[in-house]
Amino acid sequence: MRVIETGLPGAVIMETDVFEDERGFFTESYNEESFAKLGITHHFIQDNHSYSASAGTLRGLHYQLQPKAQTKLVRVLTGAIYDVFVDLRKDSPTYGQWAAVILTSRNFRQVLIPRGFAHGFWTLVPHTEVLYKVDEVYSKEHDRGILWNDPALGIPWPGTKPVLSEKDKVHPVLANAEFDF
Ligand SMILES: Cc1cn([C@H]2C[C@H](O)[C@@H](COP(=O)(O)OP(=O)(O)O[C@H]3O[C@H](C)C(=O)[C@H](O)[C@H]3O)O2)c(=O)[nH]c1=O
Repeated sequence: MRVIETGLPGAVIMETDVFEDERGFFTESYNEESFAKLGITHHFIQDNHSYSASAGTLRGLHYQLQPKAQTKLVRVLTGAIYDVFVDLRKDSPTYGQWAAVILTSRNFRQVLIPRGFAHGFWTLVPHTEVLYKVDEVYSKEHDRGILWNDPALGIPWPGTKPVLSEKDKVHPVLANAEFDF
């Protein structure tokens, strides 16, 4: 298993070992002990699974306020995503910076996104399913977002007209967002 730094402290890309044979493949997508050896010792308490029918669906950029902030361990079961995470931690040397990684069902990459980050993704193919672990439960009251195409972030999304939820059309830009990390 390999860990790849993203340049944003605490956010890392994991590549798990894959065993292929004539039937297909096997990989341990999560192993508490081997992940802990790489510093991932979070106590994940919830699995999230989303399906997006269309390519060009954008979910994000979301986060939960304290004390319901979540660490996320994100992977793709089917399809492919352009995954983006933004550092909202005021005392971080990379505050306001973002990083992106392409996760697919066949590159066996996952991304660990610490508490204090906004997260979102753009689906690159139809029928994309994303599965991610979180270490804090969902709380509608603490759910917040920043605008996906905030000019101050300048995220080079794969397109300009995504499929969006009504909620994701009206988030504030980073400069006007509420967060407490
Ligand atoms: C996140 C979540 C949502 N819900 C309910 C709330 C809504 O009735 C429905 C859809 O929620 P939402 O539109 O917020 O789903 P996404 O747009 O995929 O949100 C996710 O998008 C980005 C990629 C994230 O990183 C977050 O985990 C999450 O905010 O599921 C739950 O019941 N539990 C949950 O944990």
